[in-house]
Amino acid sequence: MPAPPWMDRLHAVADQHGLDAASVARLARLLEFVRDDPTAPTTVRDPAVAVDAHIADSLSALSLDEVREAQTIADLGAGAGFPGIPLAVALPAAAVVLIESVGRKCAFLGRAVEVAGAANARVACARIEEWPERDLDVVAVRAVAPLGVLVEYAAPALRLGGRLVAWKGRPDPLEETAAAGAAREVGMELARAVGLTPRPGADHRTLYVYSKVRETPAKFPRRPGMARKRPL
Ligand SMILES: C[S@@+](CC[C@H](N)C(=O)[O-])C[C@H]1O[C@@H](n2cnc3c(N)ncnc32)[C@H](O)[C@@H]1O
Repeated sequence: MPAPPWMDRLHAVADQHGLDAASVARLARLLEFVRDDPTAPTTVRDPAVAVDAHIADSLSALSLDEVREAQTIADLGAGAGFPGIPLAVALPAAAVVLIESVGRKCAFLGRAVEVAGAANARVACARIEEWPERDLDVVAVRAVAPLGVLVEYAAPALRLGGRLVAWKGRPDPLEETAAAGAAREVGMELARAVGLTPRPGADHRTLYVYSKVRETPAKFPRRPGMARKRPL
């Protein structure tokens, strides 16, 4: 049977990032699994769309040195596994943890990690506010909360100099201003905002990179839910 047309696009995306044939095969299996598993927690299931919406978008962070060089990465609010699983496939030397609070999504994630052969990825079924590990190099997060909440979520889990990388759409000055205040309180600071177009004609994408510049005060993390309920 001839390869479906989306495989051509997957090869092109993989070439852009220097991924080998084995990685392409893993990402293809992941796309097929998201298409075929009725419990996949995403509305974007068609591989012809998901190859860009999920794979190219997740891998776009490979343009950042701190992501390519990270030894430890947490995907906060991993959902169906994006951006964490494609990053784990692309960066086999990095240990990737997929943090997700909803049990049925964690079950899906466990199967997706196996299907993708991502031996360097594991699932942590927990809220980020209760997750105990520290000293991560990178927290990666797409579509979870406003930037001000994300800096509060990420700061306690990062090492000094570690980075939060947040996938956002067009820059939003109000969201940025709110996040600047929150970042100060938790020891984080905006390093840069990188504008990307994952492919011609696609939605605008901004990767916000925050750096942990000071120790986070011991009162963080606050109780589960507080960051959203009473933003800093
Ligand atoms: C809209 S989905 C995005 C999923 C994925 N990152 C993506 O972009 O396709 C947000 C996910 O974050 C999870 N989530 C939200 N707040 C969380 C928290 N405090 N700790 C852990 N997971 C959380 C939700 O359960 C949900 O699966």
